[in-house]
Amino acid sequence: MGVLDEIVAGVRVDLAERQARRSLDELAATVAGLPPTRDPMPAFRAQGLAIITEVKRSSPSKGALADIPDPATLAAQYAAGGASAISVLTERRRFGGTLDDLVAVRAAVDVPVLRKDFIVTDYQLWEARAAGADLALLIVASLTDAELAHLLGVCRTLGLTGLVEAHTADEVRRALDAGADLVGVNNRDLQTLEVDLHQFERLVGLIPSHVVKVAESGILTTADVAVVAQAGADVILVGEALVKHRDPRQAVHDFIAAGS
Ligand SMILES: O=P(O)(O)OC[C@@H](O)[C@@H](O)c1c[nH]c2ccccc12
Repeated sequence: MGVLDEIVAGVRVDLAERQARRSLDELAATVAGLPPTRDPMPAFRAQGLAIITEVKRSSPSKGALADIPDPATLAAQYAAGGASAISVLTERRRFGGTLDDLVAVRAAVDVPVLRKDFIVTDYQLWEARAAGADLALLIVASLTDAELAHLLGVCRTLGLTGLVEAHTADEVRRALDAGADLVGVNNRDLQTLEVDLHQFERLVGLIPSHVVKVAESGILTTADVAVVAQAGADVILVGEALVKHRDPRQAVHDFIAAGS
């Protein structure tokens, strides 16, 4: 069993507990009272490099990354630096996140917010929407073709933008076949946790021009930003480098400048 399978197994246990406490009907009632979601696609498609900045406390590869007592404050700094969207890790066991972090971030910023988790059921998408998410991550490696197509459909119904994540050529093909119009190439292999910044470059040519391309993971410096931007990234997704930076607002600003 690879790391991804282990994480998903833990996610399913936590999910069953939450489902026992709160029914899908209750979530649906909450969702029915919400304003529409924020659409990230215009900013992603605009001229210049866009950045999704991540609130990430720890990771399976590196352990604790940063003490983030107040995710809302960090998110406000990201937004002030020019982030087009903010990703919030909501997985508890390996990443130290919760849906409460997402609620706090959503209230603190005007930009769209991504639920970054290991989504394998409809319930998690309803939960994401109820907590205020505007986007949801779908990881191709943890889903069958039928599940991926189904969950993308649920995203559309809920007004969520699906970010469909691939790491191999076959996964990119599967993302496109499912109808994704926002595709992320994760430079990190979630089964081994190995990072290769050049994975984005290798796969980006498989993605047609009308699809928005996101380069994810392992982007640590402005030189790294330039590498993926020159390879054709419309958007970059950055966590570690920003949560560890002493001035996240400035770091976001510098990353955008390096890619434009
Ligand atoms: O911290 P980094 O290397 O900048 O990576 C951010 C983001 O890409 C990474 O957290 C990520 C990408 N895809 C994921 C799927 C699940 C959990 C985490 C991720």
